Amino acid sequence: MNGRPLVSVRGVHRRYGRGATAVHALRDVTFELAAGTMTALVGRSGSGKTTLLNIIGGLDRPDSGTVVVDGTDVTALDEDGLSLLRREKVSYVFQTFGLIPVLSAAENVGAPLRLARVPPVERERRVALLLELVGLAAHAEQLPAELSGGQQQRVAIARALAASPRLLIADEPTGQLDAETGLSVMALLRGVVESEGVTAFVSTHDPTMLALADRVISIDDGQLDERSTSRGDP
Ligand SMILES: Nc1ncnc2c1ncn2[C@@H]1O[C@H](COP(=O)(O)OP(=O)(O)OP(=O)(O)O)[C@@H](O)[C@H]1O
Repeated sequence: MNGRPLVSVRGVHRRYGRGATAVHALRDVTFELAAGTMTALVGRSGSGKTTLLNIIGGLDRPDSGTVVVDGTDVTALDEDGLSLLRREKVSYVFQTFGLIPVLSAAENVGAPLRLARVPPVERERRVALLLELVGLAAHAEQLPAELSGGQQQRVAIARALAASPRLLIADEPTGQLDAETGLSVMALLRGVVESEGVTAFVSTHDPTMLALADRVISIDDGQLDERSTSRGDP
């Protein structure tokens, strides 16, 4: 792998429950993500994708192992540290978009900047740029309910990029979209990885999405699959 890894996951284990009924959602998971790349995470339902994404993004904690994101040991952070991580370094895109229904597209995109107390003029400039980037400049004033699913996901991507995160985590971002719209959303993600220099880790069920990723990691029953490959591999 070329370049410094942005994400380093070492020996991560996550168990739900105890004793005979315990589910080992992640078993000794170790890998790195190179900065500025887009990696797809594939695996059947229940294989551990969401658990892994949540642990990397600081939404959940492992039982053992470490996760370092951009030099920060996520597993050593307290709640305040995790909040700061989510505000400054890591952002999320969810399958269900997660937009605030009473806010316009522009207000949704600007929400993280408002939280970060970015002055209004600078905020408006960044929001306009991001809406342009995701092809929604003409829809800035519309509410989420007035947008198609694909457009809503584009707004969610713009919002995720607003505070210039180092890592963008997307959990099944195309899961609610038809094949064609899903592919265009994935292509957009691919584009922003390049234009914004962000690192993206994206789970998907859809094999047609994989061609857009620099690298594909498969997970099966909580373990990374031996067939994990990189575009650069022979
Ligand atoms: N809060 C929880 N309590 C108990 N078991 C859980 C919990 N969350 C997840 N699991 C179990 O952990 C395993 C991994 O779940 P996870 O949601 O990470 O899989 P996934 O690959 O994201 O699945 P999907 O593609 O269906 O979203 C599954 O067996 C699941 O049932």
